Amino acid sequence: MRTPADERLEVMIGERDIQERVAQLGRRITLDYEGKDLVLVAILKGSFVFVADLARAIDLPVAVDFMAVSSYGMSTKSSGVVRIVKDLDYSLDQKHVLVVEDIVDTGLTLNYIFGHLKSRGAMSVKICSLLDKVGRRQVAVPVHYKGFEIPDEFVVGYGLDVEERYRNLKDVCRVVKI
Ligand SMILES: O=P(O)(O)OC[C@H]1O[C@H](OP(=O)(O)OP(=O)(O)O)[C@H](O)[C@@H]1O
Ligand SMILES: Nc1nc2[nH]cnc2c(=O)[nH]1
Repeated sequence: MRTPADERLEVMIGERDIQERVAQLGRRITLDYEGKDLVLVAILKGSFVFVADLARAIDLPVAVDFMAVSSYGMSTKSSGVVRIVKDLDYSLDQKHVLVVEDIVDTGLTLNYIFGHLKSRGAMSVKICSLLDKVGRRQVAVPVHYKGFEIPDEFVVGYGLDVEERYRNLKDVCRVVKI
């Protein structure tokens, strides 16, 4: 992909590895949720690419719903207080929920979402994240289905952005300033 003159992209996880892992996750989730009413709850915006591929790798008639959250201001970002900017369209009553994220970093976002969704009548709530920066965790969250553990480096692509750019990359990449 064309980049600004002062930066280049370095592939951390290539498209083929991502697709292979997503297919494996899809097979596991298909086995685990057979006969259950499953809804994938994707957290916008970063998870839009992952959930599109994951949903098609699951051989069950899943529902897909979306939620968007934002931290309450920069100064309180580390407090883990999260505001729901876009709520789900459908009730979770009698549903099994799989939260789909692109990345878990400090864990603050998912910690809030996990607790919140558990209080909304779902039969079960589990988490699936493509990437996990384990070394950055501030609060423990159970990542039941995980694509890749990655080191503490800023990455873009496959849904992840820097200032809204690069979400459409097929690979997960580092941005290197030249
Ligand atoms: O574990 P945490 O430290 O809470 O970080 C993880 C969150 O950060 C990213 O979202 P971001 O705020 O970049 O929004 P976006 O998905 O809209 O790009 C990612 O999609 C997670 O939601
Ligand atoms: N785009 C992007 N968002 C993040 N949020 C937490 N870690 C990351 C990262 O490495 N890249």
